[in-house]
Amino acid sequence: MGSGASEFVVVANRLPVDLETLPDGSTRWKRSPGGLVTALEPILRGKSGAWVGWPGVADTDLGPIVEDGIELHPVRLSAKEVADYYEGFSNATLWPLYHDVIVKPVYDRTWWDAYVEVNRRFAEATSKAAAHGATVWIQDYQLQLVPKMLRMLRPDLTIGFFLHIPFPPVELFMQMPWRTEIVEGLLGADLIGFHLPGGAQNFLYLARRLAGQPTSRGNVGVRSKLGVVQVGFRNVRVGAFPISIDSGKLDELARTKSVRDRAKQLRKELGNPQRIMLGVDRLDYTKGIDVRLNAIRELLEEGRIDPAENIMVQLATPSRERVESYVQMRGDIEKQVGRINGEFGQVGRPVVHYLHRAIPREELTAFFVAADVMLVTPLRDGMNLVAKEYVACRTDLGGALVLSEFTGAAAELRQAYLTNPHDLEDVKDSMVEALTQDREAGRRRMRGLRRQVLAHDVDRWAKSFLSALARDSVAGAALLGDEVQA
Ligand SMILES: O=P(O)(O)OC[C@H]1O[C@H](O[C@H]2O[C@H](CO)[C@@H](O)[C@H](O)[C@H]2O)[C@H](O)[C@@H](O)[C@@H]1O
Ligand SMILES: Cc1cn([C@@H]2O[C@H](COP(=O)(O)OP(=O)(O)O)[C@@H](O)[C@H]2O)c(=O)[nH]c1=O
Repeated sequence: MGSGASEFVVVANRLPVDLETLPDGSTRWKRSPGGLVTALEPILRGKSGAWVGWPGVADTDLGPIVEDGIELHPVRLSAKEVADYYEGFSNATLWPLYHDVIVKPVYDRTWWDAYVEVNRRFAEATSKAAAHGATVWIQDYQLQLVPKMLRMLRPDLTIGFFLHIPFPPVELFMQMPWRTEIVEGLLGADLIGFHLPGGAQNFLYLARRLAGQPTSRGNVGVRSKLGVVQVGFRNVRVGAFPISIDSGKLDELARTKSVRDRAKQLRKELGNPQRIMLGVDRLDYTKGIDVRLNAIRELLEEGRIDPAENIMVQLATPSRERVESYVQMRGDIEKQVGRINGEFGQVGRPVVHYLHRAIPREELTAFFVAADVMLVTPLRDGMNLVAKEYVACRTDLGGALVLSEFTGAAAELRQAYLTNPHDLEDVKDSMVEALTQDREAGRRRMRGLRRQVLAHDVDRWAKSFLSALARDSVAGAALLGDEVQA
């Protein structure tokens, strides 16, 4: 297989933009949903590299194109592959399994076959895009077989892999019928990154147990003390690199007059309530949107919050709309919203304002600036960039963050109102605490949160991963002083 021209290649299921067909039949590119794109787009633009990914629609043949300064290499998926590889194996098998089986994973052999086939196509497309000796950074659970496949095609490449979702506990991962293939697929990389040390440690255990490879035994640190798996003559390193956002840029945007004016206007449009609570999520069952709605309904029923003074805005981007569990969840959430408004709203004054569409960046920033309490209540979430974005936007030190302990972000944002989303009383108490916080105490919390988010931005995330990847694997392991044991 011949090599391409790019010295740095990002490989992800989706391109940073989706191809959209308009009613008149013309097409345009629009930003893809989710935090992976939010995080990686600024990094790649700064490095003038290439991005290999799916353009978001089936059966589309496109050659390489340059969009907004990034060279895009679209990978074609047929409608059947979208159903079997993306909606099926990626989002009805791996996604629920890796998110603590909140819904039951489906194990289907034809989906697995499609996953293998599509991973092979991504490996081939990457091989064509990457220059000799290039660095390739593969992203996420949809592409766990690509590291091994790509190494076989192109042993000259330096290969990194980053998992954006939680890596599950061993007992859950062992359910997976193709567990050994997945672990061996990942071991094709030189460096495997997770958000948290726990994920890295789960992986090390599985590399010993399933792939039979000797590994280091010491604890993995955050951006330090990498673990090592010995695969023949290669050392595969394993580490924790918590992802972040372009916090400086968001801080700047939140300070602009247009955003501040829009925040004031939003408040007015919402009827100038005393307190605005905000939820911002892809419409996903992992995000605990139902949890916060249940909490609000019970607080209203118990008279602990006044519907005339406290309102909630829930912004929900459509997501994976043909996967059965998502269809069902959307119905449940919309029923909950209707029930709360039916029981506690007034004509022209709903308690919950619900938008089911993607909100553009600047408008979203105005919502963050306007919101008194940000509700982030996932049952499980790899990181949750929204929590960090809210903090970056609170340049006035105002606002309060209610944050689930089951997000990756909770490991860093310790001054948030941390809550257990499985304990409804705890969620309700945290919400009331946040709604009624003393102004000075709130400012102290927000100052601490902002210090963390502004110092640990997405640039630092990418640099820490890529500089660990650049270190020679044998020398790197020795430098880190981590012993390799069978
Ligand atoms: O591509 P989709 O199926 O529409 O899904 C969107 C993305 O969702 C997931 O995002 C994760 O990555 C974030 C950044 O690391 C992280 O903060 C969040 O906790 C994760 O859920 C998914 O992992 C991506 O692959 C999708 O593109
Ligand atoms: C609802 C909504 C969100 N965004 C942006 O999307 C990402 C979401 O990232 P996060 O890590 O929190 O979670 P997932 O990756 O989706 O699992 C964040 O950057 C939001 O600002 C958006 O741009 N527009 C929206 O309507």
